[in-house]
Amino acid sequence: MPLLSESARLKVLVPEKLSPDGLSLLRGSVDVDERRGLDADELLRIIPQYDALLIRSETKVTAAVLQAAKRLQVVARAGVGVDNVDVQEATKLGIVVVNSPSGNIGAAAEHTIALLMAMARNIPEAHGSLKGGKWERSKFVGVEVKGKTLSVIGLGKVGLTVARLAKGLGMNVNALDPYASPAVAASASVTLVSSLPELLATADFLTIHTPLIASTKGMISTAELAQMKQGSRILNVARGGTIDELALIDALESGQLAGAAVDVFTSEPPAPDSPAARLIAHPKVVATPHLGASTVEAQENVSIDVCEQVLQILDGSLPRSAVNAPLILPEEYKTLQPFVHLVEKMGSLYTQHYASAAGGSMARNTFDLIYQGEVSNIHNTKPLFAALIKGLLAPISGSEINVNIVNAELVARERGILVNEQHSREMSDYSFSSLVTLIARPPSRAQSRAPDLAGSLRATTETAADPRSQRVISGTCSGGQPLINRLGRFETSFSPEGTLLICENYDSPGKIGVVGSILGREEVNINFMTVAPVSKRFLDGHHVESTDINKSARGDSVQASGSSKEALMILGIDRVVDKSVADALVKEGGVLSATAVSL
Ligand SMILES: NC(=O)C1=CN([C@@H]2O[C@H](COP(=O)(O)OP(=O)(O)OC[C@H]3O[C@@H](n4cnc5c(N)ncnc54)[C@H](O)[C@@H]3O)[C@@H](O)[C@H]2O)C=CC1
Ligand SMILES: O=C(O)C(=O)COP(=O)(O)O
Repeated sequence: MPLLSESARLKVLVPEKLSPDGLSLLRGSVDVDERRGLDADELLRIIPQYDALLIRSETKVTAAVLQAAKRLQVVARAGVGVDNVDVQEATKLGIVVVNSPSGNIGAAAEHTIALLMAMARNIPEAHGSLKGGKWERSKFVGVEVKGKTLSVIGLGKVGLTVARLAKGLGMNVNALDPYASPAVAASASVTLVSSLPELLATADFLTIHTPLIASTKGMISTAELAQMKQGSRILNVARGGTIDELALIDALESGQLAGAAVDVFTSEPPAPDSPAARLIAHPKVVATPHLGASTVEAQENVSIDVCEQVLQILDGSLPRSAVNAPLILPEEYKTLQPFVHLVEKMGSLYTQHYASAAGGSMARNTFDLIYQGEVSNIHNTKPLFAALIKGLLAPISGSEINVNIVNAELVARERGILVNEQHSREMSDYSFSSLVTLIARPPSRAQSRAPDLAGSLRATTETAADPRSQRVISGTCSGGQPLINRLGRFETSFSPEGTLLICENYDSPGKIGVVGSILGREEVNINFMTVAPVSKRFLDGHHVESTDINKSARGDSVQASGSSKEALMILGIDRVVDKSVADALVKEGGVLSATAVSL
């Protein structure tokens, strides 16, 4: 119901500097309070009066702020990163969070190039020396960038723009990004590499353009810096915390790195004596105070973008860039919601178990999404498609991922993800009333085949030639809750919730005990465990066979073909673990592979 026409004027709080171009759009219909320099306590005290909050990177929108807000409908971030907003709490409270995903891309990319050149030619130091009355020429001999290699981590919107600009400077550009589209990379003449060591070894300059999320926090530390060429240089215009600041200082001190250019820090503004403050003071560092988005043009763009969205939300319509927008309309909610939840979990499981674990393999960005049984009667599958894209991308994009029914197709296209949706009323003789199957295929075959169910079954049969390479996940909803019943060639039954360790192993006596004792040593509690055997019918390429599924649901063993005693051990654990725990299970526990996934 439109709210802007109601008699009481709605109130918008703006605690940071926002361009007036957007704010003037708001002033016609709502009261705008610009209150710069509010401290955390003042924000908590006054937030109950406001219907919308407009911020940039300085305001910390914590759970406490959101809970104190009595009538807040929207938090609008005039920029990209929403790591200063507790998006999960906002979602819980039904507060929409919007951002401006493209308004400042050009500004951030140009700032990166400005820092690259400033660092290569010692411009800040030379400028300071000359202004100080000196004429020092030999002290400030620089290096050229032409012909050098720029290595980019995160080939998203900013990373790709930086890459294109660097090509214009005559640089060779390599990039690492598990979800970059190979076609988009090729169109920008960027070479995609598949591992971080490969990227680091080739870099004369390394630049980071990822969000700050669990997988990117501290991704460049002592070990990674040691893999770079001696005398190489590094840039960070993304987020403080992706590079370990103390490790960076050490690498500059030892001469391993010749320089660093940094716009973003772990504490902003840097606390005195903090690692960020020490980094800024280092003579080999060119530093700017988070200026990546600070151009007149970018600030106009992002301000207009988010103010328009605030008006849309206050008027009861769907915003174009909601970070946490509802995926479904209320009338469709009951039927669709359990499957939306299931498909999002399947996408997230795919990325964490298959794509990320394989070092970010980009080989499979083409998916069949097959609806069988009752779920095949759903005609509006847009929410399911959007849920899949969101699930696939969220583990690598963090909470700022913006996928909803409005933009899912665009996001998928930008990332080069192809999805063939197929409906089949036939369930063979499965005992579930609905089944959703996700099959990832290498792009070449997908592109040459028509997207029909028969095609997808053929794909399963074809990949069955090498069952180890099958990337198939099937799931259903039982009592409204998602349940995964197939992972690759393994037949299973587990709820995709919480943190799971998925270990592939030879089913031999004592294995569970060894794994249990390694986890005990790491102070990880096991909440539940299930063993999933290889299913003969998956090896044979047959999709369904009711007797086997019944057996599996009862927990009986389904005998693997031939002599294979491989099985999947799925452990539900009580906390998020880092990669070292999965590595220890392989090295010390003798399991064939282990991945930790958070669902
Ligand atoms: N300094 C500043 O003022 C500004 C900073 N930014 C920051 O720049 C960053 C990038 O922004 P956009 O390009 O707009 O985001 P984006 O979402 O378009 O791109 C991020 C890319 O990082 C990739 N990625 C995620 N995890 C990865 C990993 N572990 N390894 C390799 N790649 C990974 C994703 O696949 C994606 O392609 C964000 O953190 C944003 O907040 C953006 C604008 C201004
Ligand atoms: O858009 C982003 O992610 C930025 O980092 C820009 O931050 P700012 O709006 O300049 O505080």
